[in-house]
Amino acid sequence: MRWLNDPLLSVEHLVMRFGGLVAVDDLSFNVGRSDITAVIGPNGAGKTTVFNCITGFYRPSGGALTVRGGAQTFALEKMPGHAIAAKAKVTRTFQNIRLFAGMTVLENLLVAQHNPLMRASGMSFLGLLGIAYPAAERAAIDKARHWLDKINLTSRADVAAGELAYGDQRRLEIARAMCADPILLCLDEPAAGLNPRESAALTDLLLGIRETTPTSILLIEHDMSVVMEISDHVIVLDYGRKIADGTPAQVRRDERVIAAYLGVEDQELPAVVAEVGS
Ligand SMILES: Nc1ncnc2c1ncn2[C@@H]1O[C@H](COP(=O)(O)OP(=O)(O)OP(=O)(O)O)[C@@H](O)[C@H]1O
Repeated sequence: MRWLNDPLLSVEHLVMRFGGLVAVDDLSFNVGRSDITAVIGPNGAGKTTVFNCITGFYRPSGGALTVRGGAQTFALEKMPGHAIAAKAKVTRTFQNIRLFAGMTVLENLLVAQHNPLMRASGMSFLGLLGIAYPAAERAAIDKARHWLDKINLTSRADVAAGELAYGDQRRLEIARAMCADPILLCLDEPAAGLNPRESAALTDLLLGIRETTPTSILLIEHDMSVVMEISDHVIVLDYGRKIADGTPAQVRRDERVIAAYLGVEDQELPAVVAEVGS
């Protein structure tokens, strides 16, 4: 269990308050290096708020968020969002698609590599002489083509991103995030709105990222078939608190999880658990 033996991210006693509302309440969990970790829970459980704290969109009211990169450790709760992406290498996608709809598919993947290109062009001596830039540009195009191939969109490289089918746009967003070489990729409901064929393409892509790259994946997902198929580790939230944490098989059998999802009263639980387990 890598989340215990080799944690990439440790969330410790995270609290997020909005006025009098406690959206995340003393939450602790680990994300294992190279794992696919899912955060699940009923509507309003606090999943997106946790993501917003990890990726710097919210400053937590309390607690610690520690990422252990190679030789470096980052305290995300103290870092601005842009540094979390650029320095700690934690990137994300959103519930609603945020591609540059008017740019081509390829351009969307090149913009994601803006930082290395900028460094190579204006911010170094070789770049000023025009020596480093072409090499950096070639490397950026190679990387974009690599991810285009992974998402089966090579033939659509020059099409405007907004013209792609919904499922293709979802996978392009993930490819764009991967072009920044994240150590942790946070995906907010990547399977939402996908048909079964698109959903299968998504799970292939995510399993491929786990197998062929060092990137760990943390996802929020309502589609339980996707969660159970691809996750190494599942964390279940309800009312801002963790109610279960384990392998998919462990959480599937957990009485508190069943109760939270079905909205069952305590006294009805044994009967429901017997029914679900049968
Ligand atoms: N910016 C905000 N200001 C005030 N309350 C908020 C804010 N963001 C979230 N909340 C509240 O915090 C709680 C948790 O919301 P959150 O969106 O994190 O849940 P969720 O588990 O992601 O839900 P869903 O599955 O519906 O997306 C909810 O009660 C929500 O209304």
